[in-house]
Amino acid sequence: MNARKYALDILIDIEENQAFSNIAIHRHLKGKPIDGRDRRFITELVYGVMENKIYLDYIIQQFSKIKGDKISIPVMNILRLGLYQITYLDKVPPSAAVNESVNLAKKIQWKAAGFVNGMLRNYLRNKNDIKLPSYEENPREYMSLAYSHPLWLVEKWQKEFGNDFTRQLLQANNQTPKLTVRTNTLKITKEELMEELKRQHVEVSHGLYVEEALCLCHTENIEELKSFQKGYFQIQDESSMLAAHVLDPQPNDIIIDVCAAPGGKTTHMAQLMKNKGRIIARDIYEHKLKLIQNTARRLGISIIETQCFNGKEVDETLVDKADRVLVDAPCSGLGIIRRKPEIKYNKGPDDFHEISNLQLRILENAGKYVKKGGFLVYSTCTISREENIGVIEKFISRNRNFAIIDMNPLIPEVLRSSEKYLQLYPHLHDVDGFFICKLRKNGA
Ligand SMILES: C[S@@+](CC[C@H](N)C(=O)[O-])C[C@H]1O[C@@H](n2cnc3c(N)ncnc32)[C@H](O)[C@@H]1O
Repeated sequence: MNARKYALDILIDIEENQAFSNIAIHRHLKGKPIDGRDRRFITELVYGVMENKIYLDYIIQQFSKIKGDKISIPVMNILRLGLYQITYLDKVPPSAAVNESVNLAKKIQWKAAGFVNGMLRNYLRNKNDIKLPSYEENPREYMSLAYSHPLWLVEKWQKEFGNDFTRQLLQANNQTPKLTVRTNTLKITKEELMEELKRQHVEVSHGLYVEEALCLCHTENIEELKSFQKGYFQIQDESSMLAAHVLDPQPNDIIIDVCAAPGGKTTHMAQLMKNKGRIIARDIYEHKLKLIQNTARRLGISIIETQCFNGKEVDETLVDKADRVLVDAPCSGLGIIRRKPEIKYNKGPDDFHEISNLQLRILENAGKYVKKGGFLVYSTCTISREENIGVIEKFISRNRNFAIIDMNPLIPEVLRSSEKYLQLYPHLHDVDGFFICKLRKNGA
């Protein structure tokens, strides 16, 4: 099977089953005899189409004799793949993009081959005639089409952040994020890991914000590297690494991580605690607890106890027991669109009310576990106000025994501000969009 057919099957899977792109790519390619070049090409095609889908569909509308909603999902994705190659990939000659798309159509739906050929050739002849609304006159429509983000989302951000900020954010959301890893300082120093990675022909540089962070210029089969298997590092964005630093866990603490899977922050906390103390790592999904256990084993961590527990409930046995509690809440994920472009299509303007209610409920229950004088950190990988400081404000108004504390001493100087929280954005900080706020329970 050729690379484009794999990309097509993955795109159909994402659309028909609302699959996550990274998981769908992994599932379709796992164990297949595909070389590195083809794997890179397949990934580029899938992400490229997902990132630019609204723009590609706009072209299809303009050049197709058949209306978009009358075109089947497989044929629609063949057209998107062809258009993506013609529009964005210099390395693919346009004629090859058309011929390969027609071949795909012949495999999937023989009768559609003529239609695919006609539409793509029509576009090739007239592609300079594509008209977008003017940015000056109609910034929302322009940004929605040019950067392929749904109109409701552009409107939401435009209201919150203004035009220029929104435009830069949308641009950044269509770029490939860096691959960062966290040195497992329980097993190796950062300098030793850098040497080890270089010996494995991996280009490596220091992270931007966190001492133990490294950026790798090598994004494939990272988990097959010996240094990964030996537990010398964990893949993690630097924004997530900051959450554990802000919680500032100490050796011998009792920590509760109420939304812990797959365990990135739990294992980081264990590392900062020098693998001494106790971490109760909970998640609502039993199967996800295995991910935490496997990572802890690989990293040589023994202080994590996993438990399946719904954060919407209160566990009376843990009330006032924890030195520190982390709530890395389920969220809309609007900060990680670079990694999961389907998020921008799967969410809607009405989703925020329900999710922020869930976040508040989990946070309120988690607050009960904190000892007097102990700490509570709330974090999300989103940039929407109502899921972030909005949740904190409601929490404080209902839990007067908590107060936000200054986290500046715990974060690097470049990120310090007069805000009571840390909000990171991909276009400003070159990390995932991420929110962190730290609170202290009064008393003791
Ligand atoms: C943002 S992720 C956590 C990521 C994790 N802290 C890490 O660093 O790897 C949120 C997690 O919350 C879990 N979750 C969702 N609803 C929950 C609930 N009601 N109670 C507990 N966990 C929940 C999800 O299964 C998901 O694993």
